[in-house]
Amino acid sequence: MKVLVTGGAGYVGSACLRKLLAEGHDAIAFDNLSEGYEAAVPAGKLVKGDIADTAALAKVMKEHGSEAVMHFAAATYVGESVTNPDHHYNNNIAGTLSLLRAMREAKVNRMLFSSTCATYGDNPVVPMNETAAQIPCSPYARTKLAVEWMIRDFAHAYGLGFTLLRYFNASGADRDGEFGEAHDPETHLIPLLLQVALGQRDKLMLYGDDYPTPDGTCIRDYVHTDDLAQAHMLAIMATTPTTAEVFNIGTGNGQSVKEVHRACEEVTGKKIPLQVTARRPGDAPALVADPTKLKTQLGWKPEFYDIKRTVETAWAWHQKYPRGYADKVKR
Ligand SMILES: NC(=O)c1ccc[n+]([C@@H]2O[C@H](COP(=O)([O-])OP(=O)(O)OC[C@H]3O[C@@H](n4cnc5c(N)ncnc54)[C@H](O)[C@@H]3O)[C@@H](O)[C@H]2O)c1
Ligand SMILES: O=c1ccn([C@@H]2O[C@H](COP(=O)(O)OP(=O)(O)O[C@H]3O[C@H](CO)[C@@H](O)[C@H](O)[C@H]3O)[C@@H](O)[C@H]2O)c(=O)[nH]1
Repeated sequence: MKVLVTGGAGYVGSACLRKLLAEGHDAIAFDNLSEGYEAAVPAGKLVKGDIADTAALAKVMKEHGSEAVMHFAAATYVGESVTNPDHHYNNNIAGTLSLLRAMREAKVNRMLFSSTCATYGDNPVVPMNETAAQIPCSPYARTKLAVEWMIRDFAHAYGLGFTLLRYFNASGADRDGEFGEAHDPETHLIPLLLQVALGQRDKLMLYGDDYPTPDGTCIRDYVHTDDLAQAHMLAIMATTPTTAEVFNIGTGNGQSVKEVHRACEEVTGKKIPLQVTARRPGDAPALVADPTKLKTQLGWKPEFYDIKRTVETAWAWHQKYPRGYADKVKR
């Protein structure tokens, strides 16, 4: 299949792009490199551009003959969305509107969208399945929920097959330790803990230990990027021009911040100092997937259930490339 991958130079998008190519699909990334890395994309497969540029997107899709879009490009930091909602509403909502217009122009009528468990937000019932109430508690999550509705409305009015994929927390690195998580500035829990283990930071600031969870710290469901990529392959093949679907992608196992910290200490064999500080505005207390639908309907078989195995893959990447893609480019 010919697939355009917006945000295909980013953490999850590049993992899916590489998987598409490995499985013989004709995929290209469309990315403005605001967060992603050229070195994460196989040679010749990156088109540099901004999703706000409807004409450029339509041109690329026509020239490529794209049959489907995987839409990853977005502003993704929960904490940043509280202090800079303008960027999130503009990039995520206006950006997706531009993409949907370009898809109509280029007559591309199949789409996967990277939504998030953060749309369940303050829903206190875990694990959550796809019918759980969506109660987003950050501007980021509200933009993702708004885009879910925008896609549904466009599909209804203009014809579009779509699958909304609500990922839980993407984590880990590929098996060879060649591609992993690298954001600048880094805000994600596992890479930050591993940067402390590497001696690049003094300690981890733990955002709040007074949540209504067993140890007081936030609970998340950390799903490996290989398993996310496998889910995308299954979803893209199942998405026809009339599909209207939604799936959670998560392991079903929740880990508290303290449990992830312990796993990182065990895997690295290093002491990782913590300092408890105030809650980070926008953080939901607990987000854990019920992934039954993805398993039964699409046959998804995740390989990573144990947080330590996932952290081991991330640790291999961080040790090999301590400064992420900056080190990779040098080699
Ligand atoms: N990482 C997670 O845990 C997680 C969980 C749930 C959902 N998601 C969603 O998955 C998607 C990918 O997340 P990620 O962690 O890989 O983030 P990322 O920042 O690594 O990747 C996003 C990519 O989009 C690109 N981009 C951003 N704005 C763009 C624009 N206007 N035009 C073109 N390219 C643009 C960036 O350069 C980057 O390469 C996002 O939509 C995110 O909201 C991620
Ligand atoms: O320095 C830090 C960083 C994080 N955390 C905590 O660790 C947990 C995970 O945080 P993080 O790794 O930043 O992920 P999320 O905020 O959960 O957001 C990620 O996961 C979401 C799904 O939950 C996606 O939608 C987002 O795009 C993605 O950035 C949260 O409880 C944070 O409060 C800390 O205590 N200290």
